[in-house]
Parts: sequence; C-alpha cells; structure tokens
Amino acid sequence: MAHEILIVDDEPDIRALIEGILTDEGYECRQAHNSDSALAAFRQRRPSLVILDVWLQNSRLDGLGLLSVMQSEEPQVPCVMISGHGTIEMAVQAIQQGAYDFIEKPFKADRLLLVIARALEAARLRRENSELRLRAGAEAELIGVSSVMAQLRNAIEKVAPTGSRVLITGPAGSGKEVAARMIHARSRRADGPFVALNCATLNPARFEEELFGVEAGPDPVAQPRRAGVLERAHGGTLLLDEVADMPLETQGKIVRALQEQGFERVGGATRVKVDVRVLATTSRDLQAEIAAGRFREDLYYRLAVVPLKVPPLRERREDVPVLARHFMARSVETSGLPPRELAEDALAAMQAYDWPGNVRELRNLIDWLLIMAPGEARDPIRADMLPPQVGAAAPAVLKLDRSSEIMTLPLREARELFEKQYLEAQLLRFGGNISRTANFVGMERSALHRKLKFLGVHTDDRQGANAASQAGAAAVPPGAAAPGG
Ligand SMILES: Nc1ncnc2c1ncn2[C@@H]1O[C@H](COP(=O)(O)OP(=O)(O)OP(=O)(O)O)[C@@H](O)[C@H]1O
Repeated sequence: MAHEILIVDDEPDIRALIEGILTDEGYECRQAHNSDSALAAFRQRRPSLVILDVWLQNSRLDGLGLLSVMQSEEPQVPCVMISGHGTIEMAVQAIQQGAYDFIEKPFKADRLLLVIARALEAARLRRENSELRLRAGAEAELIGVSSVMAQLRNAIEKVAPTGSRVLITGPAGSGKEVAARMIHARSRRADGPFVALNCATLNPARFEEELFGVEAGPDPVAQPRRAGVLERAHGGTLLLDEVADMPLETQGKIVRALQEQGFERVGGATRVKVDVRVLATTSRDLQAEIAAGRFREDLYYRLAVVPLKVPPLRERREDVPVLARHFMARSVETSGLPPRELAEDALAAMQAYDWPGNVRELRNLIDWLLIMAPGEARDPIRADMLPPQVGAAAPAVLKLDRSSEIMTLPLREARELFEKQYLEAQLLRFGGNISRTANFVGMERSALHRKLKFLGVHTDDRQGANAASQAGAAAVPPGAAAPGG
C-alpha cells in the first residue's frame, strides 16, 4: 500500500513543490490550504503522515494549534513541521507537542524524503510494537503436518495477495484468527495495521461506536474525535471475529459501509473514506442464522467471497504432537521455565483425546503441564501425569498391567488382541488414513489391509474419503461455507 501524505501549507507553490517531490518517490498526496480544510481531510481519511506549515494565513488555527488537535485525535500519525521563519523555541515547542521533526524552508528534497522515511518507519515500528504487546503470543502461522492443514495454508497463500474478503468458519479455538493473521501477513497490506473486533464480547449498545468511531464535540480538544476500528484498520485489515454476533441493525450499516467503502461517525455527518480489507470468522452455521432471520443474507454474500474452513483438531490428530511441541517451546520462551519433554505415551494419549476446545485447549494444557506436571525438569511428561480426561483417552494397548484382559490369554490370542488394539490406536492417530498408518507401522498398504480384515478391525479406508473431504475443507465454494461444528 502506498503511503498517503497530507500536505498543509497556505502557499500553493510550496504544496505543489512538495507534492512533486513525494509523488516521484511513489507517495500519494492530498493538499490542504488552511486548518479547516486540513482537519476535514484528516478526519475524512487518516493519512500516513502530515507535513504541516507552522504559519498558516487566513486560518482558524495556526500550525501548532492544528498539530495539537491532530495529535489528540490520532497520536499515531506522525507530523513533520515546516517553516520559513523557524526559531529554535518554535522547533522545541513543536517537538514537545508531539511533532516528529522540524524542517526549515528552504529545504532540500533529500532532507525532506529522509525525514519522511524515518517518520514512517518509526510509526510502523511503534504500531508493530503495540500490536505485539497487546497480543503477546498471537500466532500468524498455522502449524500442522496434516494434509488438511497443508491445503488450508495453500488456499491462504493463494487468496492472501488478492485482497478478497474471506469468511473463515470453524469451531471455537480451532485457529480461525491465526488463519486471518496469516492472510494479513501475506497480503500487500502486511505493513498496515491488523485490527480485530470481537463481536461476541462487545456490548451491543457500543457496536456502532466501536465500528465507526465517534465525532468530535464542539471543543475538539476537550472532546476529541474517537476513531472506530474501520478507521484504525485503514490501509490494513479488519477482522470481524464471531461476526454472527453482530446486531442485525449494525449488519445493515456495515453492508452499506462495505459497498461504499465509506461511512459516517456516530454523532457526525462527515463522510469517512477508508481502504480496508475485511475478514470475518464464525463458529456458527451462518446459513441457519440466515434462515432464522438473525443474519443478513446480503452481508453473508459480501463477506463470504472466499470461504475457508478450519477443521476441528479431532479431525487432524496428526497435528497434535507438532502443535504440542510448538506450544511447549513458546511457553518455555515466555515463562523462562526449563523445557519438558513429552513422552510417547503422553503424545499418544493426546492424539486419542477429542479436544472439544480444539487447539486452544491443547495450548492451555501445555502451559499447565509446564508448571504443574510432577517430577524434575529432566523427567519426560508421561501419560499418567495428564489430567484424567486426557489421560483416560490413552489407547488401552499402552496401559498394559497384570489385570489387563491380554494377560489372561494364551500367547497367540494375546498377540492378536495386542495387534488389534495397537493397529486401532495407530489408525486413530492417523485419522483413519491407511497409507500413513502403514508407513508408520512399517507395513505395505495392502498387507495392512489384509491384517486389519483378519483382525476384524473395521475401516472405511479413510484415505480416499479424507482426500475428498480435505479438498473441500480448505476452500468450499462460495455460498456453501460449511458450519463450524
Ligand atoms: N494451527 C495452529 N498453529 C499455531 N497455533 C494455533 C493454531 N491453531 C490455533 N492456534 C492457537 O490456538 C489458540 C486459539 O486459536 P484462535 O484464536 O485462532 O482460534 P479461533 O478459531 O479464532 O477461536 P475462537 O472462535 O474461540 O476465537 C491461539 O492461541 C492460537 O495461537
């Protein structure tokens, strides 16, 4: 995204000169000749940077007054002051009021470009920093070795640079927000902001203020304008998280805003123009919500230009070990605690468990284990250290003791029973995929088939079925976005 710079100067020649220098470098520019037109332009669409003349003739506010209003409304927009009659005191005052730098006229093009590049970079770093602090631990990469995850990552790589709206469906905690962050990070807007609005936790009365912002009161210093998420996401991406929870009335307004790429702030009549890519997530069945009259069909079709589906963790159990190890490393990094190894039997139990809370539940479990698992740091975490509901999912074959059924049988039957339980457990681990199971247990696919038939293990050879459902899982055709489950 090209940066847009607002040039405020009362002299048309200077404005034209600056605009010429900046457009040659690929910046986009808007001009304003006094404080009122500058504020109107600033409020209509937040610029990336403002170049502000200190002396503004025929103007309600001078440059420093304007700087003060702009800084109170949008402190993150850098302002570079320019003046032909600059004094040291004035420069100091401007910097104290929040200006990024002060340049004296006449200036060299190189100096202006250098200051602007530095100011934009500083603003980007500040934004990145505050995003990181706000969302410490937020992921922008979908980890997983299952083919369904590989297909989802593929679909994301394809859709990310297009700028299309994307609706991401999937159950709670499955990684929808991670998918949205990944789309942003791989888009042309990656340097712009990523703003998420959680529609499920927002008070319905505050929805429109949060989305569209609030207009300034009569005294803009005492009651400054508040930007909504649409404005804050200008030049970047807005994620409407759990979009089905948006009140119907607001849904109508957002349809209009998406159509016109513009809106009015609450309590104001100024038209605000923004350039925002909107992504949305939902764990509900939006078709059912539409049928029940709780979700607008026109909004659905505007958001679901490209629908993506994130499957629940129980449908991609191969991802469990790699996710568990990834979260262990993350947790160690943030807590400073020594790492713990996860023993094979613990990983097998985790793979057999159904994870109703999906990846979030797994992440929380790893955080908990790192702190609470008994034993020394050098002891691996075993299945019997897991919380009962997860440990109970350990395949029976791994919990052999004197009272096990297998111990009451002659060797040949015991071996068959063992083989049956072992292969059932491995099949579960690989989501029913015969080829992957065969590969892991070291058998030919056809030999494994015969063995399973002989042992009476029921399979519906999920390989073919999986391939078909996974192809549909990553990118479902528009209008057919499946429910989260
Ligand atoms: N494939 C993944 N790779 C790495 N981390 C993941 C993955 N999936 C989920 N996570 C992590 O799991 C947690 C939940 O993910 P996320 O918030 O994206 O889920 P969600 O589907 O948006 O959930 P909800 O609908 O409840 O908001 C986060 O901490 C996220 O970082």
